[in-house]
Amino acid sequence: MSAHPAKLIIATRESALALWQAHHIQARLQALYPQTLVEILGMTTTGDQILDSPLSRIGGKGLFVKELEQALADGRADLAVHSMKDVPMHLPEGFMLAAIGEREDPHDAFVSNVHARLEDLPEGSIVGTSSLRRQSQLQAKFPGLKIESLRGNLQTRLRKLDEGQYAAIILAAAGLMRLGLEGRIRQRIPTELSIPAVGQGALGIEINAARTDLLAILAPLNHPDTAACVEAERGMSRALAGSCTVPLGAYAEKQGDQLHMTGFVASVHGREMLRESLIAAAEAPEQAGQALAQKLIARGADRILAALADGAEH
Ligand SMILES: NCc1[nH]cc(CCC(=O)O)c1CC(=O)O
Repeated sequence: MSAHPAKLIIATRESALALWQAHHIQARLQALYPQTLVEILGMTTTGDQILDSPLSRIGGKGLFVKELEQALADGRADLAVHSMKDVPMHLPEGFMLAAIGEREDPHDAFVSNVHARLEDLPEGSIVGTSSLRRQSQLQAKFPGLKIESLRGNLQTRLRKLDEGQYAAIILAAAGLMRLGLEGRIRQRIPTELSIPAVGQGALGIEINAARTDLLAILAPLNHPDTAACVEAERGMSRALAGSCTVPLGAYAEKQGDQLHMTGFVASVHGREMLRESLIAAAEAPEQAGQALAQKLIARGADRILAALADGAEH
């Protein structure tokens, strides 16, 4: 049992979802270390301020974590809580993930005030999402749907749906559940129709890599099975140089001592869609992810990624 620290400060973004996640980790730490003062430091990030351009155009996920990392670097905070989905594939030098928490619902959620299932949308329906991953998978399966951009925090996106701008929108089930909005979920979209984002549904705790004193303190928050799955998914994404500017997804589940993984890479409009699966030893998750990437590359993933880099389909 590690010594109780006198105080732990959690840096977080100030969206309702981020605050929920920070308070969740605060409560877990408080239960583990009743003598410790666990505080929240709320921060606004560049990503929160730029709400009108698709994420893929404004430089990606790093925008949501940079200010939090600054607070870790200069000692204003001890840990930062992130949705693993928003954590870049390569952390900047000097930072590390100390724990990955147990995964909640990893699925994408279909949200609509009219229709019960994605499959029920009539041709020509407008679906809101700004995720290239969601867009490419929707277009590949349902080429008659019209995809339109949808940004903002969860409440903003739901408001835009309720105002009637979209027939349906796609959100992460986990985010809705955390905010008590599970009732808005009409359908948990099966992974056959939408493979989730790498890390979707799991929380990660980032620290300053120099703070090795925190590792034992945070270790009880780590969920090894989730960590293996998320590391495998990130391994695939890294091997494909993935970021949120690339339509790709991966999902791993642990069964016994094996990982069952599925991943895809697509062109933006889903005209090309490569999907592969594998079963690999859970003790080497990063390698499992790399092996899945190799299967995709063998079928031409590199060519799709190179075309994306050229902006061929933008
Ligand atoms: N991109 C924002 C974001 N980051 C994490 C979640 C959901 C929670 C999670 O996946 O852990 C969401 C909202 C969404 O995609 O609907």
